[in-house]
Amino acid sequence: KLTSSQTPKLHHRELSVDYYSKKCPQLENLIGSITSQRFKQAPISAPATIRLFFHDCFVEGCDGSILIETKKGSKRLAEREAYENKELREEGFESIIKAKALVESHCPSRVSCSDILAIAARDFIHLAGGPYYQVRKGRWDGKRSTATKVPQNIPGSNSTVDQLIKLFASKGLTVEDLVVLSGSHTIGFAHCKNFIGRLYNFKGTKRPDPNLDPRLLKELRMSCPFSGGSSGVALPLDTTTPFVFDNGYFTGLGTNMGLLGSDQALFLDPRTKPIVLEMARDNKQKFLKAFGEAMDKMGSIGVKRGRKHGEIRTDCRVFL
Ligand code: HEM
Ligand SMILES: [Ca+2]
Ligand SMILES: [Ca+2]
Repeated sequence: KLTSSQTPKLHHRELSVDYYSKKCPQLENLIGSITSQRFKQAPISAPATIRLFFHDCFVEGCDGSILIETKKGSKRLAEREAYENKELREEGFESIIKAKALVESHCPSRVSCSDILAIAARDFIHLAGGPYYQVRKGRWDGKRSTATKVPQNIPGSNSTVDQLIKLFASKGLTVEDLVVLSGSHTIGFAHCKNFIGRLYNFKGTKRPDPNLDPRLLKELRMSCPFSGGSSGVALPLDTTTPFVFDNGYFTGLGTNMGLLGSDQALFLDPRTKPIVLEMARDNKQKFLKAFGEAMDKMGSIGVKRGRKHGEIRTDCRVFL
């Protein structure tokens, strides 16, 4: 029988809250000084960074692979260059680059970009009015970033609930996690092309989506005309409070105010509707608590540890 010290290393993937307590004790304050400054100067950094973290974790795990820039002249495109990542805002990347620079000046080569991204995302959620949860750390940065790995791992605005459930399950996330994490759409914006089909030609019917509030439809059509010219326009995912991290997104789904087809679908499917209703109920504490827990779960997808699979980058945009 093995004693605990002889037990094979089964826990090499475990993350811990106090991972940097010796390596970089002031880490969260350093990152916090950047995130709070960025939130004041450019509040759009909040949704931008939260989405960045999601797109990192779903491709190759939470390993900072999304932050890598394609080498000049190289044909091997990095994840950032994939179609699904084209609308990730510059403000998210910039927040991480700024935080990394400050962290490097105090704790050189000791803190991974993936941990910085996880902490910054939490900070922005809290700054926007969402929950403050402890971030477990100890992720190493990955050594691969390949654009062709992205499409099958990042859902689209026309994904069905079935596809969403399967994708999230493949990452170890439940149907409840799917609904709760979609609550991130309580802040931020979407470009016309991601919902224009619902406005003019829903599933080839040449009619609008019947599950879209008529008044909202009228407004959306004004901002997103049928033909072109609207590529730069982005509209709130949560029509009520696009800058506040509350449960407005879920109450909106109940009144056909969801912007993306994939969002409204969560209210139409019997597997997800009860969870939406629960999150929409009177006080938002239920959602906020569930959200912190689901983010912790998402933040541990495919975590790498050690030199064989990982590295601690000094510049988040380039491999060591
Ligand atoms: C469930 C499947 C999901 C789908 C189909 C989806 C799809 C999308 C789409 C199409 C946009 C608009 C992008 C644009 O037009 O610029 C968007 C925005 C956003 N998504 Fe998701 N998403 C999903 C889940 C998530 C999750 C799990 C998170 C975070 C944990 C997240 C965070 C965000 C944020 C914060 C924005 C706003 C970004 C900004 O304003 O810059 N999404 N999402
Ligand atoms: Ca990744
Ligand atoms: Ca909101």
